[in-house]
Amino acid sequence: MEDVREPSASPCVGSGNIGGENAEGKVHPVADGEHLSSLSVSISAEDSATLNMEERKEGPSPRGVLEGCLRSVESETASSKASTSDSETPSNTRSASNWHRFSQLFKKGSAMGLQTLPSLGIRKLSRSKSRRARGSMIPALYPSLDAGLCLMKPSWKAFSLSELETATDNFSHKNLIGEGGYAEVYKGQLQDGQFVAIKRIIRGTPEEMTVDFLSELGIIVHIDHPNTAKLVGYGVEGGMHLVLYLSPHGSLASLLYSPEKKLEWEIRYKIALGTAEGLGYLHEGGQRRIIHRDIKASNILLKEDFEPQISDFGLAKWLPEQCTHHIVSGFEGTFGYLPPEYFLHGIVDEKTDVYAYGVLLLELITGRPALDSSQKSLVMWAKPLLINNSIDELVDPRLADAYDSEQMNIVATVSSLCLHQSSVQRPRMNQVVQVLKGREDISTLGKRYQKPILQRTYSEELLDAEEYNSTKHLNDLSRHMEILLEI
Ligand SMILES: Nc1ncnc2c1ncn2[C@@H]1O[C@H](COP(=O)(O)OP(=O)(O)OP(=O)(O)O)[C@@H](O)[C@H]1O
Repeated sequence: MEDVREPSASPCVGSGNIGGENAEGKVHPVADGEHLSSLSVSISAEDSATLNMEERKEGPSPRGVLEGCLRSVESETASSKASTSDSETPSNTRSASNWHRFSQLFKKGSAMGLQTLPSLGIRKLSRSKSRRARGSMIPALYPSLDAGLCLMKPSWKAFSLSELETATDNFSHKNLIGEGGYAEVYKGQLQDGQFVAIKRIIRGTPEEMTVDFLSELGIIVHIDHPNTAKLVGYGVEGGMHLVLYLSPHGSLASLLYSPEKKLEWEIRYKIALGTAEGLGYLHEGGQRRIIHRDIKASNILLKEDFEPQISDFGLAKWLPEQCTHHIVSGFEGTFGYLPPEYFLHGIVDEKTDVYAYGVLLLELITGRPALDSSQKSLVMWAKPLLINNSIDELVDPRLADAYDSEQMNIVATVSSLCLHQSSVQRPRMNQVVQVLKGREDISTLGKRYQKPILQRTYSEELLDAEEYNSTKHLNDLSRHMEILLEI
């Protein structure tokens, strides 16, 4: 089986995250040890020892993208000096050396500027708690961070606070177009007339905000695909801001769940395909395997022509080639989109995104959210209908008969495969792309994934060892939700 990775390859073990949960049903850890240590915060000897220990066992941590990136770029830069490989483009080399210089500046800057941050005890606060302190903890940013950031990608513009205020009419409420767990997003117009979305990170402790901001930049600087969000620039005066190209239709969630709007089937299909292409690129298209870890309708933005763009890389993770998967010990991500191996063992790999994509397809088919207002899971409701092939009962009533039934069957079958309880029996995103483009038959893909699996993943072994079945998975899903949402 081509998608199965060697079970003997080692997992990358994550640090113990202490999760919190916010109003959107999203659970996040606080900043992890690796990052805190990398920021040279003034800490006790005991804390420092703990952090060093975590740093040693940690692969690229959920919040450690930046440092991981810096380390890798440093080593890539070193190896590129020794090699004359054709694959190293001049721009890659430039970007690598910029990262190196940025790393030096950032380390210097962080050592100077973050001395005043609260002690490590604060990392035990959940995001939901720190959220109550919104607005009160915007850190004073150190000038060298700004100097370092402009080295990351010279085409990114550094915006002053007054430029951002002018663009958004002083962050006027009328320009507020989105709100997430960490940030408010404002529509803005730059001096040259260009419309942008300005994401202002406002929630969390100073460390969390810095880590969110740098994590997202650390991923965005390395990706370039028509189906991933693009950055115009950033601003670090008076808070942390990402300046993104504006997606005029907002997010898929804002369109799909609006009672006034009806999203045509052709557009839904286009969104399904584009999102699959974007994910296929993240998983297999670049130098590194990138796991997004927070695929959901509100993180799929829609361009003028409804081409989808995967956004919000705050939780994204790089997975080294030699690791089968990564293990985290706290919950991160969004309820309604998390696969069973994640609930049980904290296992993160490409199939984490594949499962979330399966949920997204269900949302496109049904027009229902992953979790409804009473926290009922869409997967729990839809799985029996998928198993019985009762597609008519699944389809969004707003579509009536206005859809291509062959496409609908394909999307329903792909969703079913992606939602397989066993991660190894979920397809790879690039295989999904082939099916949605009509280049591979859905029945061939279905058969391939229903064959007995000879090579098994670590998560498969664990799930089987516990005789984990789909009923138990569904029970676990509701149990976890009940506990964490305190129902
Ligand atoms: N480039 C953009 N164009 C238009 N709207 C956007 C853009 N970026 C973000 N938004 C809107 O703002 C919302 C919140 O953005 P985003 O998901 O990046 O914030 P967040 O705080 O990281 O959220 P999360 O809780 O998912 O982590 C999105 O769902 C979307 O509606």
